[in-house]
Amino acid sequence: SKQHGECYVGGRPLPPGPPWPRLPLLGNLLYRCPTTASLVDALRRLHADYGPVVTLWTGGKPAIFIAGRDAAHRTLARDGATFAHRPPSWSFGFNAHGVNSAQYGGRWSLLRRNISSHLAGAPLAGALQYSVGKLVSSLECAAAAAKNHVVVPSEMLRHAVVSFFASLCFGEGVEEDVLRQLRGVHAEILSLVVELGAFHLMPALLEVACYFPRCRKLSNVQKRHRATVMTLISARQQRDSDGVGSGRRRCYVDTLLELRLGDEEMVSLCWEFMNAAAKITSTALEWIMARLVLHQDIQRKLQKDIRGGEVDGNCTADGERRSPFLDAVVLEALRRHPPAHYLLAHTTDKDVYLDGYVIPKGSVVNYGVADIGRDATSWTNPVEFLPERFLEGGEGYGVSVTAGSGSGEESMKMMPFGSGRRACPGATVALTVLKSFVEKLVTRFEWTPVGAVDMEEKPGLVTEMRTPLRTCLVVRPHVQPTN
Ligand code: HEM
Repeated sequence: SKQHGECYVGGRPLPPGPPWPRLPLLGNLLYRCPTTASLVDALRRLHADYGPVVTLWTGGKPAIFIAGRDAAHRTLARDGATFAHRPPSWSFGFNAHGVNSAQYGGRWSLLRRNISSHLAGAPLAGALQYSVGKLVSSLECAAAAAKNHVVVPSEMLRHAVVSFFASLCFGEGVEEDVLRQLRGVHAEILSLVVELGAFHLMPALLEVACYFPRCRKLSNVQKRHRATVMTLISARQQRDSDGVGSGRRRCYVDTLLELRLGDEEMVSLCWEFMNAAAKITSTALEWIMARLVLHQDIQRKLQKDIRGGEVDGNCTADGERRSPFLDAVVLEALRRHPPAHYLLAHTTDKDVYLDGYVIPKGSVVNYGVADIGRDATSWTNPVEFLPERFLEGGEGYGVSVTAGSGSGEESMKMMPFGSGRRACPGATVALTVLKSFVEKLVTRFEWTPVGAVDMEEKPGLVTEMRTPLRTCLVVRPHVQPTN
């Protein structure tokens, strides 16, 4: 096999990589992959040439990409503590105090336990019903007003998901105009983020050079973000001191206030909560709906399965209806279209030996989430959309979405939420949200295609649909339209 033979640590070579010239301050990654989109293509070719673990260089640092289920399991799950570190971050102020950017240690552990227990205990049903209900009404209006009922629902889907997470974060009753303001500043901040920098794949010198001309804009929009979020936090604090809040549902901000964090920390954690949750979950939702538009047979089967559950009264202990096919559709969509094609950057606190190679301490380590979910050694016809594989007896039945340290590498067949200690703390809530939204959208409307459905991807920090979904929406005859 080809090998980039010059680099050894402790007598072992680094994982193989291309013999592209490695420039002193730049490395070799940027020169072939100046954008996230080109990185995805370059990595696909490199994995085909060099195998599931490859090395590129970002500045003087190795960036190691793992696209095999076995190597992913041995690092993230079996050697979890070693791989739970994050590279030190510049962050330019907007994400300085997040859980994701926290160094593996006491503060991370405290904040992570806080978000996890908030999400585990949050009563979701009321907020879900409200957001889904509003979404259904706006879709009904849009379809009624549109020629031939043709709508592009992405914006409405996004807004509903944001409004749901806003109520989890800031409490119920965030005004529509505040929500829009918040979405506006979020979008502005995201448009100023240098994506390769966010993946820690940009040499420090270049990252500074990229951010320098954006500095003023960024600091400006951050001030507006801070002002909006602080108003929401103060309102919550005020209600507490007025005693209005007793007995009400706790929101994420309440937990941050109880931890007595500083304003900067709270603003940063709210940014992370909204940002980690809303865009990625609504992107997943759009992929699912696109698949249901594309495969009318699957949509019909799903609708029947959900209605069957209603008729049989097939419920879980907490009264939720159970539709195994709905679970299967959501899992298959996350396997085939994971909204995060890579994890956030990991690093190690020591040299790690893997298959005769070394992953040196301090390297950037990342994982090909989409490659792992589409691996032909794990899945039959991996590019096909076949929810049935997740039903009892299928090859995906029982596969965990965040394979933990106790499970075998078999269960690493997909990792849309990452795996190990840094795995997404929002996975369970995200699955609940996706299922509730899809259930309501499919029982309320018939979703049919308008021309060809373009399933091409637009790679980025979150991989969205290149062309937003267009669909003809008709209210199903057996349900009463809302007013
Ligand atoms: C479909 C929806 C979602 C997907 C696909 C997703 C995926 C991910 C992925 C891939 C990571 C990186 C894991 C790693 O670096 O190893 C992550 C981290 C994280 N996610 Fe999610 N996520 C989703 C929803 C959510 C939600 C709803 C929340 C919170 C409300 C959330 C909060 C976080 C946080 C705080 C981290 C950082 C964890 C840490 O560094 O310890 N995510 N997520």
